[in-house]
Amino acid sequence: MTSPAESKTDESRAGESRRPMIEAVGLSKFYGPFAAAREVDFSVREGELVAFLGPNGAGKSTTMKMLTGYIAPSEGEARIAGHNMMEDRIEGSKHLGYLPESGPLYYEMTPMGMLNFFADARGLSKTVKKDRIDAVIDICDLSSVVYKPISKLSKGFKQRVGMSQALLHEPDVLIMDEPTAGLDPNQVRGVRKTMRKLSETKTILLSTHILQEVEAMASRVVMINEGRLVYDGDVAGLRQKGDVTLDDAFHTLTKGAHI
Ligand SMILES: Nc1ncnc2c1ncn2[C@@H]1O[C@H](COP(=O)(O)OP(=O)(O)OP(=O)(O)O)[C@@H](O)[C@H]1O
Repeated sequence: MTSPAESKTDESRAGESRRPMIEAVGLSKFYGPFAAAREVDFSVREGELVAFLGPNGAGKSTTMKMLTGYIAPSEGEARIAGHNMMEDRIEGSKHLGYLPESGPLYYEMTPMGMLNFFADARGLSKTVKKDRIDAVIDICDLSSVVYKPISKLSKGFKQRVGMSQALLHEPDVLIMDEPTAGLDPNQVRGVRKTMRKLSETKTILLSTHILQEVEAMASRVVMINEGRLVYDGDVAGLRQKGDVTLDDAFHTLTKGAHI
């Protein structure tokens, strides 16, 4: 594994003074004898957009579910904005917007109906609710579809509706599990545009196995393979001796797993 120290740039060293907003501290998850994640350690500092890479089945979703407090780690600790997500989940969740792999969408509702529903569930007051719904519709470019049933929307719009829901309470940390999976190139462009806008003000961990996504969006990469961390550093440092492209680097670090 390339040591994080070897791949650090001046920029990443300067970033070390910012506080960690997402922390995986020795996170493991066992299903019987099988380890879906094993002693995963990394952190994402305020303002960073970090890509979480790995082949299918590497343990990305499992790690993200532990980070968000959705499942309990077998070992280790997950912290959001300094809050332990097992002991202090409510406080941590105030800072966190989570877009799971298959977002929580209510297909018979319209985006407007769903946003109202989630705003009420979160206890937003009437005025705050209107302001926040207007804001997320704007950020996620949903104005043309707010009154259409979610079931009738394209995949790209569905994904942006999922994002809008995750942004409703104005979280400063976003964890997104493969937000562009299964989208066509135009839809990918739309979702990336939204994410770029979000990255100006938020700390983001974004899982993907699309390497162009990493080059297009991220300042740093955390990579896992078979549940273990295999790389933590900047995009340039990902390429090891002999690797010409990011595809080569991915193949080297994951030993061509699941290919
Ligand atoms: N509830 C579970 N019980 C048993 N095994 C599980 C469970 N959840 C996940 N796994 C296994 O853990 C491993 C990691 O799965 P995970 O979904 O975290 O991978 P991933 O990197 O997100 O993959 P993908 O890119 O395909 O979404 C896989 O082998 C998966 O089958």
